[in-house]
Amino acid sequence: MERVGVVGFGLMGAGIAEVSARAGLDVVVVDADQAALDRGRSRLEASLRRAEAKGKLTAAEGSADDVLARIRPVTELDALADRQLVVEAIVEDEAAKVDLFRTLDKTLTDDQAILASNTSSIPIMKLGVVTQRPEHVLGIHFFNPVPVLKLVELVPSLLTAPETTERSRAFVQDRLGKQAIDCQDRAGFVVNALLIPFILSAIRMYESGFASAEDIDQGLVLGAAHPQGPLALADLIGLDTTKAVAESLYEEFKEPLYAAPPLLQRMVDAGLLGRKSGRGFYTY
Ligand SMILES: CC(=O)CC(=O)SCCNC(=O)CCNC(=O)[C@H](O)C(C)(C)COP(=O)(O)OP(=O)(O)OC[C@H]1O[C@@H](n2cnc3c(N)ncnc32)[C@H](O)[C@@H]1OP(=O)(O)O
Ligand SMILES: NC(=O)C1=CN([C@@H]2O[C@H](COP(=O)(O)OP(=O)(O)OC[C@H]3O[C@@H](n4cnc5c(N)ncnc54)[C@H](O)[C@@H]3O)[C@@H](O)[C@H]2O)C=CC1
Repeated sequence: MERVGVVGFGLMGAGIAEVSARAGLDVVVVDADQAALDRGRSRLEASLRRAEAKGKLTAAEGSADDVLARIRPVTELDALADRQLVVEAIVEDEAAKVDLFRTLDKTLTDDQAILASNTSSIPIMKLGVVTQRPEHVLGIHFFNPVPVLKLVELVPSLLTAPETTERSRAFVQDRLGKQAIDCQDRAGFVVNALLIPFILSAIRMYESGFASAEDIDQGLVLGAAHPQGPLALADLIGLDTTKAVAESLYEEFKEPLYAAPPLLQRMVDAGLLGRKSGRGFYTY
């Protein structure tokens, strides 16, 4: 695996492009327009400059400029034609992902190329079946912030070839230095099926006036050794993404614990999306 592609240059796409380029891979990143590419590039560059200033870039990775030189941001999906692996990281919207998978399937010229989704919650089968290569489609789910968190969930669908999963495992573990866990193809996989109801419970607690956002978060940081509290974490993930993940989980399992609380819905309607919009449960 030497030539990879990433579609979506948002929070996650920038992180996936960064760790791939730091591993020496040739990376093409696609987003819908130039403004999104510029935002993605600024985020990625800030992360790399910070790593460089802290002396965290290894000799093999090279300087921040060396890493940036391995990344080509473009707006045209055609630039992905020669990729051996493409990781889709666009918005958590099933219809948008289905459309994109249909197109990517026709764009990739290598019929062995792997088409992966970084989806947080959408069943992989829904994406595999719209392609002519469901055996080469799977979930490769990274965690935010990608340069920091070690985990990747590997999610084969019922139609994914075992060889696709093993090539993907080699990519994330041997090339990127991540640790993979294996998940069945059901909404939310392992981590989000557990984490999202926890975050939703914290939002309900706050919504009911039971405690302040600060006290809820401090409770979990100081009392349960979480690196940050659930409301700060929702702001980090993005409230739009948190809501979309809750909706996929609810659609799959119909359990009230996955239902997005009204406050979360209103905040998303209001454009209060967390860190990425400057305001969520906190102001940034
Ligand atoms: C929704 C999904 O589908 C799945 C998901 O991803 S769910 C979300 C999962 N993520 C989490 O649970 C994150 C939990 N939070 C954390 O791990 C930490 O609070 C945090 C890493 C975000 C910030 O940590 P912190 O100690 O408060 O801040 P800070 O000191 O700035 O950062 C710690 C380290 O991470 C690095 N870091 C923080 N944010 C970073 C970013 N966006 N990019 C790159 N590096 C980053 C810092 O450079 C720092 O590195 P050093 O220790 O080498 O100096
Ligand atoms: N935010 C998080 O903590 C995590 C998110 N994820 C998943 O990763 C994916 C991306 O999430 P984020 O990066 O947070 O979202 P984001 O909102 O930061 O970025 C999404 C990007 O996709 C672009 N985009 C949208 N439609 C597109 C299309 N059709 N073609 C090309 N680009 C398009 C947007 O312009 C934007 O730059 C989602 O599926 C999400 O569920 C996975 C792990 C963690």
